[in-house]
Amino acid sequence: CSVAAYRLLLHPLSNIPGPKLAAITRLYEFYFDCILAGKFGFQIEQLHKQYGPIMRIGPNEVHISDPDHFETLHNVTNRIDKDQWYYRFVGSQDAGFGTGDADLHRIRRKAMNRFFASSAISNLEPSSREKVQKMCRRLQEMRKDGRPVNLSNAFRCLAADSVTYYCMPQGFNLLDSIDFAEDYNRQARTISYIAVWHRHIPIIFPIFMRMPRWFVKMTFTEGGLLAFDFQTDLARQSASAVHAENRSDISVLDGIINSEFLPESDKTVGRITQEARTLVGAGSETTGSSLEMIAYHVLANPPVFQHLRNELSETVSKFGQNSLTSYSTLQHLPYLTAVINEGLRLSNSVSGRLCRVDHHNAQLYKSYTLPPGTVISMNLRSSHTDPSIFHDPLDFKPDRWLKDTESKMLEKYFIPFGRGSRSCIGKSLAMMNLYLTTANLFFHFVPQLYETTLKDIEMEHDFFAPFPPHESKGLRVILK
Ligand code: HEM
Repeated sequence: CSVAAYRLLLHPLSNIPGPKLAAITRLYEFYFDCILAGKFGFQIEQLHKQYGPIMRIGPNEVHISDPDHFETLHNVTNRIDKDQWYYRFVGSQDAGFGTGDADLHRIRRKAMNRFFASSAISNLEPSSREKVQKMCRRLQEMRKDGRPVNLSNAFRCLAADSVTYYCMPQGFNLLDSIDFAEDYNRQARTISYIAVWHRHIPIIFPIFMRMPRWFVKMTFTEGGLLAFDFQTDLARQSASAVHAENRSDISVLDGIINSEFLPESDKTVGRITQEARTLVGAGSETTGSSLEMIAYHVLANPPVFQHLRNELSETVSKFGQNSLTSYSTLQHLPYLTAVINEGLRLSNSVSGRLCRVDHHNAQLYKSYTLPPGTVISMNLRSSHTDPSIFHDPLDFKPDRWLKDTESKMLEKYFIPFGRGSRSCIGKSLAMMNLYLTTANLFFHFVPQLYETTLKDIEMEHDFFAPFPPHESKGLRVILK
């Protein structure tokens, strides 16, 4: 009772509006995220309508919904940390992604930077091209059968193969699996839900990983068993990379282990497994769900599909068929770019709030002073769906990116990869895959939606990444 009274009446954040229960206890968040399965983000959205742009959503956390404030908080000069409590959800607080301390993060990120610089990603273009062509070959075979094809799974296989081929000593080769790795995609959902629980009860992940496989098989769903096998494989690959006698410098993971910037204490099997887990997790679901959103809206809007196809056909007649596999050509196609931007805006592939904390200085928001140590969170969705910036924000309208002056203004608020020192390291790789895949899919195929509505791909559960309703079968099409 005294803790509750202190938090409500005497705590430095007691003047910030918000639900009283959330100010008293984290159990408020626990209820929405764990019991209701990924609903806290939706609740925050509702609460902002009642309490305004800043509100207290935890004993020591405020959430701000104000697109103009995003860059103030997330910029390269701000020496601001990630909140350790929040980011422990993936069990990877020592990976670059989950590292709290800004200075330590800088060193860990430096060990990976050279792999994700634009020049390194250009060298990766033949490999990305080869994967997109492989996916298209598989789709061509399936077209002959006339049966529905699950594009949600196909896109996630492509993204996972791309990121594991580059980051891990051995790629996953999911594009070779008969059903586009239905299993792999199911496990991503399970592991993300476990991760949300782990945030509140941080022994869940280690207990899960220490269980004997037969026990997991007996007690968990099939998705749980697949998640277990997948995590075990990541740990096995990381261990063999750390212990390898003749290590190459080809994969990102090998590069991290060889890095001169990192102390030996950062090269343990445990930490390298954490890097592997977050790189693969951050790289596959995000690119997969962005492609899914792009493809759904293009197919659900025939004039958009026609406009895109015309642009691609003109490009092929002007520069030849190879232009479809040239990233530098595709990047300059205005309509393709507009379609991809609009898909990234609506997919919000990182749906969870981004929690930051300044341990050294007070932060200001309007008339409020947030003392050092306050967790300040914001999400990407509130910028991307603000009707005063993006008119008819829930509609897929590539044309909004075609008007020069409007598009310049929109770019300021377009933040699918975050901003500042903690922004996405894999942006260039992701963009290359989005361009190559979208162009080739819509040039070579005329897919028709099959028993798929927006409900099948829209976020119903926010596990940091967005997931549709459990019963959704994903984006399915008949290929013509
Ligand atoms: C469309 C695809 C993608 C989107 C929308 C996306 C978005 C984001 C966002 C918003 C963040 C910031 C998260 C935070 O502040 O907590 C982030 C971080 C990160 N992303 Fe991505 N991402 C994508 C693809 C990728 C790919 C392909 C990789 C490659 C492996 C990757 C690796 C990472 C890593 C390692 C971080 C942590 C960066 C750090 O803290 O230094 N992402 N991403």
